[in-house]
Formats: sequence, structure tokens, C-alpha cells
Amino acid sequence: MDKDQSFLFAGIHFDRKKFAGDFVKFRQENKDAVEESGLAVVEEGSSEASAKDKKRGRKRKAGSLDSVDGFNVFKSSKKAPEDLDDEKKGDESDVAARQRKEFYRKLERDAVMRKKFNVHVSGSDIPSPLQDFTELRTRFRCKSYLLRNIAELGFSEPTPIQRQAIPVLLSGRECFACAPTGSGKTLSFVCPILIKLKRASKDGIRAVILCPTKELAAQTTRECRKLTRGSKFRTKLMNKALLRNPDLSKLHGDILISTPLRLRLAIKKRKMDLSKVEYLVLDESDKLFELGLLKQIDSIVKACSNPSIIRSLFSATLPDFVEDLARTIMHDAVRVIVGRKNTANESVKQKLVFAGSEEGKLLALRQSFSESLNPPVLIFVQSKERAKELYGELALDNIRASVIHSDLSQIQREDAVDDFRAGKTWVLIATDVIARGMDFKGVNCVINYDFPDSAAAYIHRIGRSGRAGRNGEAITFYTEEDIPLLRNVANMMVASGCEVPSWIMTLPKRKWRKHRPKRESISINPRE
Ligand SMILES: Nc1ncnc2c1ncn2[C@@H]1O[C@H](COP(=O)(O)OP(=O)(O)OP(=O)(O)O)[C@@H](O)[C@H]1O
Repeated sequence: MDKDQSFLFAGIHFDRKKFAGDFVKFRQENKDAVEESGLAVVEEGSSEASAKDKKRGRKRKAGSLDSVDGFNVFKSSKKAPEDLDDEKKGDESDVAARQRKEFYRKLERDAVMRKKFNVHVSGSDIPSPLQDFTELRTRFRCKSYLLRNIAELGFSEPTPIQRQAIPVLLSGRECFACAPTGSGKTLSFVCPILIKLKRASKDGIRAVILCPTKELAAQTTRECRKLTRGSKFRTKLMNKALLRNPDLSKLHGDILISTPLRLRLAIKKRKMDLSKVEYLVLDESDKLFELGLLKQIDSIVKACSNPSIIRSLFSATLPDFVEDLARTIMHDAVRVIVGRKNTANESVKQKLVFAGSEEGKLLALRQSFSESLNPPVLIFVQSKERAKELYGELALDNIRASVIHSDLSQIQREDAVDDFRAGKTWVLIATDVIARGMDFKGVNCVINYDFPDSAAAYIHRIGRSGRAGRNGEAITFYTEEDIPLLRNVANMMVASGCEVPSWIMTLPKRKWRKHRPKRESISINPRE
């Protein structure tokens, strides 16, 4: 068949320009045929494959030049030139058939692997997922220091998001990634940066990672530094001290991690130059795209003016409006979703507890602590005033608790986090300021003392537990005021495999709106 085709078309020069419309149609038909065959995403060949194809193309060209040499070599041969031509065509079509077969096999292997790890992709020409970390060396020439650091961190195999997002970014593609809380998204964006930047340079900042809070920026900086041990890469955190520097135009460093507000200040007031930035990561991207931060993000995106910049968005929640907004600035981005978009982590056992009133909540908390306090426990409340009140109450019970909210100084906030991490405090009372991204090892239980104000807040809060494959628990207190939105949380619980009393599922479905009802004071006993 192939032979016939090549015979039929031999000598025909197809004018692609003249018949551009037909050519596109023809390509589309071919695409449809592949799609019907059920093989993963239509153009889901790896970019390495396409790179190989390009090389093959080059080789083919080179081959036609080689054939001149070849002709010379066989000049003395007894065979007639026509026979040689036929033989060569036969060989070429065999090679093409073999290559095609191998290509489809690869697509099938990729599809099987994605299915196994619950990875869903869309976009064109998507690279194969990683089988293991050693592929970072064989496929992407990762340096040994990075593999050593990954091993020292105890990561024996890549998590599903790492399997797919790392090769996507390493093949120079922009990317939206949505994967459950605690599933290793940080390594998914730091690792490609380190491999792609190759070596440290004095040319200024080449990668920027934006995080919505100072705490998360500090944590990501720490993680980055663990991964760059043994290399010359320098990771800079945009903190108060750095921001005092009147001229940041010559800042020495490779990777800069910042909150949007601080980076915008650095650009506007401290001559920060981001024109050489090759990688821009928006971590917790949906938070960064909220109204309050959008202006800052916009000016940072503009300041990163390198035309070949690679931008990526990561979060455990990726609403459609964020994707739509991001698509306006991204080129040919690949979308990687692990599991189902916007769902709670399945390793967290979730429970709803009716507490009746504010007083009932405090009683329920005290009772559960007196029966079994299984630290570390993280408690979320809806405002800093309530955080202070609850802290005061727990102090009366001699529970080793600390509190974190936006009224505290940066040092106090850092101390609260560090003490909780080090096990000096058993309970951390917090507002949503630390609901996103914070990686506290082994939080046994998250208590939503106050009902969350959005689906994303629920997913991120409870995602502080059940991280890196561990199990966790989440308890959500509710009172009469929260019942209108109870079904929303119940739906998320059901979607992640938890049981919910059947009456809750019969409640009317409501659209989430900012839910911060005015609640009675937490303190029952007036104190001095
Ligand atoms: N391949 C791996 N194997 C085992 N543990 C890993 C691996 N990659 C990352 N981790 C660990 O998993 C934990 C969660 O990682 P990370 O903080 O990157 O999650 P995340 O997906 O960004 O979560 P969130 O959505 O809450 O920000 C960390 O403690 C990290 O050290």
C-alpha cells in the first residue's frame, strides 16, 4: 500500500501554498482518524518525538544528499539505477512503517500510564510522562546534584503531577496544572527550572516563583534551597531586608521567590529588572488571580518581558475563569489535571459536626480534646479577632497552642509556624492566611471551627492534612447559619469518597458566595 502510494505520488510536487485550504483539511482528516482509534490525545506525540521527527526530516534531507555519495559508492555495482531506486523506496517505506508503529505504541504506553496515575492532559504534542526519576538524566540530562538531592529528600518515585508536569515544562511548553493538595506540585515546577537553567549565572534573575503569602514564599525558598544543594544556583527570597536595597537592578541570584506585592514594589521602587526571566511560576494561581492581586500580577507579567519566557500555573483548585484569563497570555499551553479538578484530597477523612451554637462549638472542641488530642492539630477560624479569642480560651485549658493571623509581626508569624513545625505547640489556630500551600508534616487533624467561605477555602484548609500520601482527618463544625451552604461541602465530601448523612444531600443546592456570617463571640466567660 505504502509502496503504491509512494509510486502514485512519485514526482508530484504538492504546492502547499496554493492548496493550503485542502492541505489543512487533509491534516484534519488524518487527525480525526487517529482520534477515532482511541489513542489518547490526538496529537499526543511527545515533543521529543516531534523533535526526533524534525531530526528525521533533517536526516531525510541529509539522506538525499547522502544518496549522491551512495550513488558514487555503488557506481561500480552491476545493478541498474532503477532497481536501486525501487529497493531504496522499499527500505524507506519499511522504515516509515516501523517508525509509525513505534509512534502509536508510544502513544498507547503514555495513555496507559496516564490512566494508571489518573492524569488527564489536553493540548497538542504532549510529552510522555516520566516512568521514574532516573529518566530526568536519560531524557533530560539532569545533573547528578539534583538527582542526589531528590533522593536525599526521600522521594523514591515521582508523584502523578511530577510525572507529567515536569516533562511538559522541560520540553519548553507553558502549562496549567491542577493536582490535589500535598501532591508535590512544588518539585513539579522547581525541578524543570533547575534543569533548564543548566548553570548559575551572573546575568540576574532568570526564574521567578510567585506565592500568595509570605509564609508560602519562605517555605518554597527553603524547598528550593534543599534542591539546589551542591550546585551554584542561588535562590533569593524577596523579604523586607532585600526590599530595603535601593537598587535591585544588579541583584545576584538565579531564582527569585516573592509575593506579588513585594515584587511589584521592587519593580516600581527598586529598579528590579525582570527582562531576563525565562521561567515564571504562579503558584496557587487562582489565589493570585483574585481581584485584589490581579493588578500586581499584571505588572509583574509585563515586567517579565523576555519573549521566550515559559509561564506556568499551579494549584489544587483551578476555576474556569483563571484558565480563561491565563489563556489570554499563554501560548499553546498544556493542561495537566490529576484526578478531578477542584476536589478535596481523598486521603483526608472528612466529617461534619453540628455544634448548634458558638458555645456548642467550644464545648465540642474541649470535649474532643479531653477525649483524645492527637497533635498536631490545625484549627481554622474566619477572622483574626476570632483567632485571638479562641487562642485565649485554649490557653485557659493549658493546651499548648499558638496562633497566626495578619495582626502579628512577621517574626511572630514565623515563630508560630516554626513552633508548630517543631512540635513545640500542639495546636495552631489560624485564619485562611496559612490555608494555602503550607506543608506541615503529619498534621493529624484539621478543624474548621468556622465554616469555610468558599469551596476553594475548604479544599485548601483540609489539604493541610493528608499530605504526601499520608492519611488525615478533617472536621467541619456547623451551626444554623451555615446550613444553607452545608450541601456544598457535603458534595465535595461525597466526591472524595466520604460519607454524608442522607438528609444533607436533600438540601437545596446553593451557589457559593462569600460566607462570613457575623458570629457571636467565642469567649463564653468574660475575662480580665
Ligand atoms: N516524589 C515525592 N515523593 C514523596 N514525597 C514527596 C514527593 N514530592 C514531594 N513530596 C513531599 O510531599 C509534600 C507535599 O508537597 P508540596 O508542598 O509540593 O505539595 P503541593 O501539591 O504543592 O500542595 P499544596 O496544594 O497544598 O500547595 C512535601 O512534604 C514534599 O516534601
